[in-house]
Amino acid sequence: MPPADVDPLAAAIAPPRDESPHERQSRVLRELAAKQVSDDIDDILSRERQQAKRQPKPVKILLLGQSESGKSTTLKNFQLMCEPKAFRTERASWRAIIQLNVLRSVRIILDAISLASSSPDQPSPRSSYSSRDSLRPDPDLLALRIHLYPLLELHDTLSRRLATPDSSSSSSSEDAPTPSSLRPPPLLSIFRRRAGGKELAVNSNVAWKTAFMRDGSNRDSFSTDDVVDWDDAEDPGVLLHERADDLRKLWAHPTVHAILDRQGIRLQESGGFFLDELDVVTSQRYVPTDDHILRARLKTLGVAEHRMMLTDPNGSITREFRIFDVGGQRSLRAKWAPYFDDMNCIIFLAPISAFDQTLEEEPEVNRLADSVALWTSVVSNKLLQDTNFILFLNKIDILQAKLTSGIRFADFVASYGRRPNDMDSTTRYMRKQFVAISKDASPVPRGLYCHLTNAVDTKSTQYVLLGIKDMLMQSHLKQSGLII
Ligand SMILES: Nc1nc2c(ncn2[C@@H]2O[C@H](COP(=O)(O)OP(=O)(O)OP(=O)(O)O)[C@@H](O)[C@H]2O)c(=O)[nH]1
Ligand SMILES: [Mg+2]
Repeated sequence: MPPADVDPLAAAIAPPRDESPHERQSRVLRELAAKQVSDDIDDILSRERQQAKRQPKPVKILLLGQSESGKSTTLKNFQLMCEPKAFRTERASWRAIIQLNVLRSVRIILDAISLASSSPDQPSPRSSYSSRDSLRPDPDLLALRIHLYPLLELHDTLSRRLATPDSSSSSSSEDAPTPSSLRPPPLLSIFRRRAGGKELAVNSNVAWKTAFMRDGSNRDSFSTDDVVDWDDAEDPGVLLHERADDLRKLWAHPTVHAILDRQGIRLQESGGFFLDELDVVTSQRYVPTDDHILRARLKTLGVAEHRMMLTDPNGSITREFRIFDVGGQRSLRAKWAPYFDDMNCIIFLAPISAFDQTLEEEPEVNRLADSVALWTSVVSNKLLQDTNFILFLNKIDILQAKLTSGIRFADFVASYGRRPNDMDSTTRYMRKQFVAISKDASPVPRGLYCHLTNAVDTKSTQYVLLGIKDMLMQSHLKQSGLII
């Protein structure tokens, strides 16, 4: 034990007692050099702090809504509108996701066939097929199933290729992410294979995109030829092209549609549905169009922050926009709150076509009821009382298709009563409900912009987004005192 009056720290850093003059000189030189490095670092940090103070604050937009509401699709529209070149350099990566989407549809169909051949016919309540019809697969269909089995393996291989090495063991993809102010832009990408061949998810929209770029390719290249390795024998496109005929036969087979219908599976209304375009997506040198990229489905797990520089309507002032895209699944919603602070705008997406569907994560919860509950909790949040709210009643194209096919809105929303089962009346009803909740539940009175959207229709969505961008830019410039 040192005596009480001896400072242990001073003793630890004191020069050695038996130091020679030569040793002393080199120690002093070393200390001077270390101090110089430390002073330089302080200088850099101080200059960076000053610069950050001078730069205008970025405009921050948070995309909220349940899973599959269209948040990531809205972000893609922003990118396509504001950074079309950068968006298009990612075609090669989206090509892989679309192939994965096709393979997932095949898996769902083959699983449904297996179920139909093994279990007694159990019609779903929505099935239009009579329960007396037997839907056991015929020998042709069973042969097709065997032929297509290699595609299931390809599905797994492709998923693994997209995954980072720790994806199977780590739980980090579902850990709470840190707000952007405390961390660098996202780099980590983790895909997850859900139990039972369920959907894959990614926790960043950045790093996974490099997984399918050719080694050494020019990332800024506009041409997909530069980033896809067409000679790669393991490219998923090779097997997909080889089995294209079987895929077409499978999707054209009437028993397949009857089986899916009987089991209540409606692939056409799900995200990432490409089976009606098999000729294109299985072609030898398939390159996705913008439309395909918007329709590709990849579930978000964490929070992806996307930064872009945008100019005001006169083209004279540029501001940084930061758009935050979160995972909408129930288990991920607790992680939204750290992002509520300091947001300029929230775009809330409610997929109103989902009135007859339930949540994947909680099959007893109606999806429209979940959107309404989520909207209520977001608009009543005190942290968000000064934030601009924009509501997208999304997926109106699917709503239209459902109503036209005879699905009755009132069968799922009893309060709708005897109103007409058409677009105009149902959308007006839902808009009224959402606006009323905002009025009643907001801690302070606020304006609300509400749009009926189809996020996979680039033209109409970008028109709406352009208006939002200009509105936010104006109010930001006013706040900064740059315009009055
Ligand atoms: N037909 C149609 N499809 C849409 C629309 N909006 C989004 N989709 C599709 O629905 C799927 C789900 O959309 P996402 O944008 O991935 O949903 P998300 O809200 O990001 O979902 P999570 O990441 O799970 O929270 C995608 O395949 C989209 O292409 C729409 O208005 N109409
Ligand atoms: Mg998403």
